[in-house]
Amino acid sequence: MNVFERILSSSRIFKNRDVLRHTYTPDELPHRDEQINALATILAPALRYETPSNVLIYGKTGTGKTATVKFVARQLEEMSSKLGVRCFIHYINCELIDTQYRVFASIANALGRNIPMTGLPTDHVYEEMKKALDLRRQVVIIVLDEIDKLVKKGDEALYNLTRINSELINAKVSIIGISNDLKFKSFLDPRVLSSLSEEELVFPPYNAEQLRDILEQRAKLAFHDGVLDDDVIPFCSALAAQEHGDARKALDLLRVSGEIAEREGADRVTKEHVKKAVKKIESDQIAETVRTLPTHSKVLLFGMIVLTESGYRKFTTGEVYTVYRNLCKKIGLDALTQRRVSDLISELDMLGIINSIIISKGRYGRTREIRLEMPVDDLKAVLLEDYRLEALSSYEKNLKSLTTLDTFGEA
Ligand SMILES: Nc1ncnc2c1ncn2[C@@H]1O[C@H](COP(=O)(O)OP(=O)(O)OP(=O)(O)O)[C@@H](O)[C@H]1O
Repeated sequence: MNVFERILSSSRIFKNRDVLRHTYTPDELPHRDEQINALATILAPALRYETPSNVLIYGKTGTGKTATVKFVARQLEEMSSKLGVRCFIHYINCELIDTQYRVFASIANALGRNIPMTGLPTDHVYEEMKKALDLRRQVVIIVLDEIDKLVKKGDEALYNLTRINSELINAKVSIIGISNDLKFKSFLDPRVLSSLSEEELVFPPYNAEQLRDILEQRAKLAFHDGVLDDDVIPFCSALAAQEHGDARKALDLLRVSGEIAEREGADRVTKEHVKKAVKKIESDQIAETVRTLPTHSKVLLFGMIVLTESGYRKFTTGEVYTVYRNLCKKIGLDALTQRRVSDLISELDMLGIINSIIISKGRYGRTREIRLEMPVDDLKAVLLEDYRLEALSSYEKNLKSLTTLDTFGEA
């Protein structure tokens, strides 16, 4: 038997894991009927070659905004082809396509042009997009997901898109903006805002029962029959409901629980697997935060690893500072002052990467007691991904010498 065939056929847990991924759009969206109907009513004029109103959609993460828009878009395209009406929906994720140039190029390319993603004058790309749009009688709906990311660089793109209908003869354009950040409205020119928000839809968070229905529906497709213990779905739903009713979080929990069960060679997914999944997801999130820290904070954390591996379960700012200074020397970095380092330690605490408490030492003043919140090996692996810290990996064996602290008395 082919080795991959064996691996692929060996999952006793998953029937189809992809169903639990974010990219999957389910055939039904429980508890979103109201939003689906509202959006469909707004977009329906497209089927008569009329311009649908622009819509802004808000709601916290994982409340089904993207899934609902994609669901309605699919149905609209189905209906338009049945009716022989040209209706085209173009989806743009503004986290990736975050400039006016790239938005225009993406629209033009979706309509058959071949515009490079950089290099031309923006005016030219705008003209190309306009020509591509106006080539035929059609309604084009542009979905700008995470629209706040686009606005960060100015509202010119939105200004131009919301005015484009006055320059078109054949085509009609309307815009759906999606965001989980309400603040972005304040960055918009009032004319752009009023044009974009002709309609507004709000997506409320899901409660535990609603999340349960969502998970049940997906679990049927994702898992083999009977492999989930009865309390697994209610537990995942309750946990995700506590955290602002996020369906993505609930689905992630379910998927990671299944993956852990599979890795352990278990036949069933249990509540214990969900508890492990909670820990794994948390530690993955912290790892992601660590990756984006400034170099000095990373060196500081490496210093804390050195101390932990040398047998310290907790340490003071002074102790961390000494090791940090030694490490900076090793990698050719100018060390920051102890005061600045103290600020960085507070930041790491706020991010949940370390835990620090201020304790009073009586007449010796106060000091901080610091400990790492993340498993040392995981943290070290993430830190050593940074090429600037690479040199430290070869010092690993020699770590103890770095903790020969001249300021150890300072507590
Ligand atoms: N009512 C629902 N029924 C089934 N699945 C759902 C439902 N709502 C959300 N989901 C699923 O939850 C995940 C997150 O949903 P979605 O991406 O639509 O959230 P969002 O509100 O757009 O979040 P974000 O603002 O973070 O992009 C997706 O996998 C989606 O399929």
